[in-house]
Amino acid sequence: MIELSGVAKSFVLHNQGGAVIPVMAGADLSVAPGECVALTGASGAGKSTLMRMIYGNYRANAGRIMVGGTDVASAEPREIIALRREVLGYVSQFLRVVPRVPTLDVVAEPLLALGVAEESARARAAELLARLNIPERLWPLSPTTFSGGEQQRVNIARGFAHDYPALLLDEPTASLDPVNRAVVLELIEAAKARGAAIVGIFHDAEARARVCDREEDVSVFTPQAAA
Ligand SMILES: Nc1ncnc2c1ncn2[C@@H]1O[C@H](COP(=O)(O)OP(=O)(O)OP(=O)(O)O)[C@@H](O)[C@H]1O
Repeated sequence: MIELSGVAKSFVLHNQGGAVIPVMAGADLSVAPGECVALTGASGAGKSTLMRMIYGNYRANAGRIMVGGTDVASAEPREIIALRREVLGYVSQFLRVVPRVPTLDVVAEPLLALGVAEESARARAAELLARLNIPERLWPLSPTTFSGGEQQRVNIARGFAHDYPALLLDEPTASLDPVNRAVVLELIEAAKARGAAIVGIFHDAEARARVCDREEDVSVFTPQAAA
């Protein structure tokens, strides 16, 4: 479902004399439906960079990044937008939303974008918010003023609203209490059981061991290691 081959990335620092920072070379990764792979490696090894390349936020300098039938490395922006709507979900660490949009709508929005009827989209959003213990009195409010943990749970509810065939998870349990952490682990397990291919960064070693089938150490893809 997610297949990377020969992926390379360098950053060019235009505001610092055009310095070139090679971060990754020859990165290969294969994630099958129903599989969860954890990206590991020391801080700065390139875990986030690899996730952002899979999502199409950073453009790879070389290689192929196949997600479903789309090569993200060479896709047009409109193809990436369609891929993100239908195939590839992303739970980032921080919630970024348009101010003043109620929480319920923030969570229902990915389903509405797919043409799901408003009533069922809102029902699914309500189910996820309840499961993630966001009090119902908060649902009509914008999540911009919510606590860090509340915002993360809204973000997770939004990321799991649609049954994406592929999912990227950036520290999904980072600022959660044990009860909500357990809910998130169950959501991940359910996504795997329905066949989602998942790539994640989990600093929570216990969570990683529970939901991930294997680990991929991205340090082996540093340009020095690949040379
Ligand atoms: N936008 C950017 N511009 C320039 N350099 C960048 C950019 N993003 C990442 N880098 C560099 O790429 C390298 C890898 O960073 P990345 O954030 O992917 O590491 P990481 O493994 O996710 O680290 P951490 O565990 O600390 O989050 C770092 O040296 C970083 O400075």
